[in-house]
Amino acid sequence: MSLKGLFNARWPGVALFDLDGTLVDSAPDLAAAVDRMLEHLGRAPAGLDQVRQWVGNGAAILVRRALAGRIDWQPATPRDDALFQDALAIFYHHYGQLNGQHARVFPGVTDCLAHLEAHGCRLAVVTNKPGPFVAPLLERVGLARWFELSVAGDTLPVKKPDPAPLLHAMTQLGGTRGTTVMVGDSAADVNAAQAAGIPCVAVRYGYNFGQPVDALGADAVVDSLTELL
Ligand SMILES: O=C(O)COP(=O)(O)O
Ligand SMILES: [Mg+2]
Repeated sequence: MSLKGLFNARWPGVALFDLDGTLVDSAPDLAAAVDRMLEHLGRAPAGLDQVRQWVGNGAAILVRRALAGRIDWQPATPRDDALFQDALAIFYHHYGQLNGQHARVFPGVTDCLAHLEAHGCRLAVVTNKPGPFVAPLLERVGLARWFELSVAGDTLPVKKPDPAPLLHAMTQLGGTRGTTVMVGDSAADVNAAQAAGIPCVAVRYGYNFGQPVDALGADAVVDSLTELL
């Protein structure tokens, strides 16, 4: 489907935005928090390039990946699980302090949000980031004013790629499958949108890892959200 096909007469509608890697470059703060956690546990830091590839499935999986030093972590033994619980608490502590410090809104985001709002589109964030970090980040980077609703990684019992968070946000904002679009950066976003039965735009500049963004199956792929205008 072309971008024109997505953004046609069905608007104004509802637009659902992924947060990390789509609206905000939050990886520097996430990486700093991961590295402080690893340091606390007496381990070598992972660094920004590595951590950027581990973001997208929520904080718990980020910590699992950091402990394993790889993206495809294996199910834990009980001993690993005790370490994981400690590590997660340490990560939460540090990320609570660092969240938003070096995070930046990606180019084109604000223009896109302003344009959609001006056309009567209702906007929500649908993220796998844990709830306590979402509002502070949106406030700190100046994006809070655009969004009527945030659905976080722990708002519902399931997170993306489950379609439920998208459908929840869509329903809350009075959208339908024919008038709602998801905008994200990773397989979790595209797969959730497909399972929800709503079209998805993917951005190339985010944190997707593994297959190329163009191969995820999104309805449109863009280099900047200004391409949606
Ligand atoms: O917390 C994460 O892993 C990513 O969050 P996102 O869904 O906003 O990309
Ligand atoms: Mg993302």
